[in-house]
Amino acid sequence: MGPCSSASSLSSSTSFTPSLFKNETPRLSKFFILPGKSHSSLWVSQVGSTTTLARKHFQLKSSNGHPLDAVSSHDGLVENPLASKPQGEGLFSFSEQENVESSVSITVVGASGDLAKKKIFPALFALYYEDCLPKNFIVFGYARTKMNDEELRNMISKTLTCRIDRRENCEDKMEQFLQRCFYHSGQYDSEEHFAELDKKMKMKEDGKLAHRLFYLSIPPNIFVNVVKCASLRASSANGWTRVIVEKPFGRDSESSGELTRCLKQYLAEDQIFRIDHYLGKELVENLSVLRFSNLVFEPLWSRSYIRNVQLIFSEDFGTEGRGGYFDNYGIIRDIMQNHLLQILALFAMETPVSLDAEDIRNEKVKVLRSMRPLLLEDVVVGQYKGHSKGGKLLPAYTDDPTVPKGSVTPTFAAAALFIDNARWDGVPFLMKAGKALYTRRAEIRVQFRHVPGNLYRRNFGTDLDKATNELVLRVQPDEAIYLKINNKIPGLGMRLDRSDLNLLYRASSIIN
Ligand SMILES: NC(=O)C1=CN([C@@H]2O[C@H](COP(=O)(O)OP(=O)(O)OC[C@H]3O[C@@H](n4cnc5c(N)ncnc54)[C@H](OP(=O)(O)O)[C@@H]3O)[C@@H](O)[C@H]2O)C=CC1
Ligand SMILES: O=C1O[C@H](COP(=O)(O)O)[C@@H](O)[C@H](O)[C@H]1O
Repeated sequence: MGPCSSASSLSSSTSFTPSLFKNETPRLSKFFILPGKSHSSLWVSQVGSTTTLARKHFQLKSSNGHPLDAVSSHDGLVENPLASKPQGEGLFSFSEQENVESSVSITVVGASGDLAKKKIFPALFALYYEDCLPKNFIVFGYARTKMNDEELRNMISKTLTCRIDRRENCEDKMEQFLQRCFYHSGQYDSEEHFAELDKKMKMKEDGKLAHRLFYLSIPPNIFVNVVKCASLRASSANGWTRVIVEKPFGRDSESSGELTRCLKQYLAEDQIFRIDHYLGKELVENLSVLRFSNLVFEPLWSRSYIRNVQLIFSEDFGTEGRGGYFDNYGIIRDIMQNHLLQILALFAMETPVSLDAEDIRNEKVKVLRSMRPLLLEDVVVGQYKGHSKGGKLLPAYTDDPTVPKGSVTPTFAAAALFIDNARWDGVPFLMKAGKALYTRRAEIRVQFRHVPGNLYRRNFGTDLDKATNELVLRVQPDEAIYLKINNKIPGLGMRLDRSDLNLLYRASSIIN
C-alpha cells in the first residue's frame, strides 16, 4: 500500500484523505465527521471509488434516518452556486474531462491562525512530500492580516519540518512547496475580496480544469460568511468546489442545525467535509485494530471486565492569543464534544458489519444515542490562573488580551459519562480536558476490575487498585500502547511487581 492510500504517515497532523483531491463524489469514511440532526450524531466521510457507485449505494443519513444528501430545488433553498459539477454533465463531459489537464487550488481561510500554522500547512507539505497532492496544485492563504506572498512563505517555512526520519531532499522539496504558496488578504464577509481571490486563482490555474478546495481554519461564527462569499465569487467555473469545515460545528444542537441549514444554501452535502483531526492520529486509528484484530482484547471489552475508561487531554500551554475563538466555546466544545467523544464512540461501539465507513459510523451513532444525558453533578469545571513553571511566570486565562475581561469560560473540565447499553451499563467513561496544565498529553486509560478472590491479595496489601490491570493508549506525545500487569520479581521469595508490556511506537520499525 503506497503512502497516499492512508493518512497514517501524517499522524501528528491534520489528516486529509488524499482522495479528497480526486475527481470523485465524496462518500463516507473515517477522516471527516458529519454531524447530523443532533449534536451527538457524528459522522465520517471519504471519497468513493466511482461516482455512480457512490451515488447509488451511499446516502448520508442523520441519526433519525433522514437523508442528509445534497439539497435539491425541492428543499426550497436558494439555487446552490457551489454545487459540484457532476461528472458527465456540466462544461465537460466525463470523457472530455479525462483529456483536460486539471489543477487543484487549496485556499486556507484563516491562514494567519494557529491551526493553519501548526497543522494545515505542515500537513499539506507532508502530502506534497509523499507525492499525495495532484500534479498541478496551488495553495492560497486568505486572512485579514496584511501579508504578501513572501511573508506568507516565510511564516509557513518556520512551521514545516521533515517530521518522518531519514527524509531526503527535504530542503529542496520545501522550497518547491513554498513556491506554490500565495497569499491574498481580505475580509471574511467581503464578496469583493473573494472576487479578487478568484482572479488571482484563475491566473494560476491557467485555463486548466480547475478544482477548488476551501479549508475553513477560522472561528465557526464566520463559516457561513466565508462560504457565502466563496460560493458566489470564487467557486470553480468548471471543476468541483469543496469545503473543509473545522470543529466545533456549532455550539449546540440548534446552532449546529442552523449552521447546516445555512451552509446548504450555498453547498451541497457532498461538498462539505467536516473534519476531526483526532481521527487521523496514529493511536486513534490503531484503537480499532487493537481491539478487533487481537482475540485477547475483544472478550474483555465490556462491563464484565472493565471498571472505568479514562479519556484524558491536557495541554501545557494556554490560549496564547486564541481567546477570540476559544472564549466563545470553552474546553467542553473545543475538545470534549468532538475529539474525546469521537474516541469514546470508537472505543465503545459494537463490532461493525464491515470496515466500510458507513458501517463504522452507524455503530458509533448507536453508542452516542445510548448515552445518558450528562448531569451537572457529574461535571467539574475550572479556569487556569497565573502560575509559575520552571521559574517562568505564566499568565492567567483572563490575562490573555484576546480574552474578554472577567470571562468565566472553562478551560478545564472533567465529566463522568455513562452508556446505558448492555455492554457498558454502569461503567464510567471519565473525560478530562484542560489547557495550561502541567503536561501535554492525550491518553486513553482502561482500568480493569480486580481479580476476584486474588490469591496474591496479601502481596498487594489493602490497596487492590495497585493490582488492577491497566491498558494505556498514549495518543501523544511518544505514542505508545502498554498494559500494566502483575508479575513475580525474579529470585527467591514471592515479591510481586507491576510491569508494562510495552509497544513504544518510537522503537517500532514500522514507523521508519
Ligand atoms: N488550533 C488548533 O490546534 C485547532 C483548531 N481547530 C479549529 O480551527 C478553527 C480555527 O482555530 P485557530 O486557528 O486555533 O483559531 P485562531 O484564533 O488562530 O483564528 C484563526 C484566524 O481567524 C481570524 N480570526 C480570529 N478571531 C476572529 C474573529 N473573532 N473574527 C474574525 N476573524 C477572526 C484570524 O485571522 P486574521 O485576523 O488574520 O483574519 C486568525 O488568525 C476553530 O474552529 C478551531 O476549533 C481545530 C483543530 C485544532
Ligand atoms: O481542536 C483543537 O485541538 C488542539 C490540540 O490538537 P493537538 O493535535 O495538538 O493535540 C487544541 O490546542 C485546540 O485548542 C483545539 O481547537
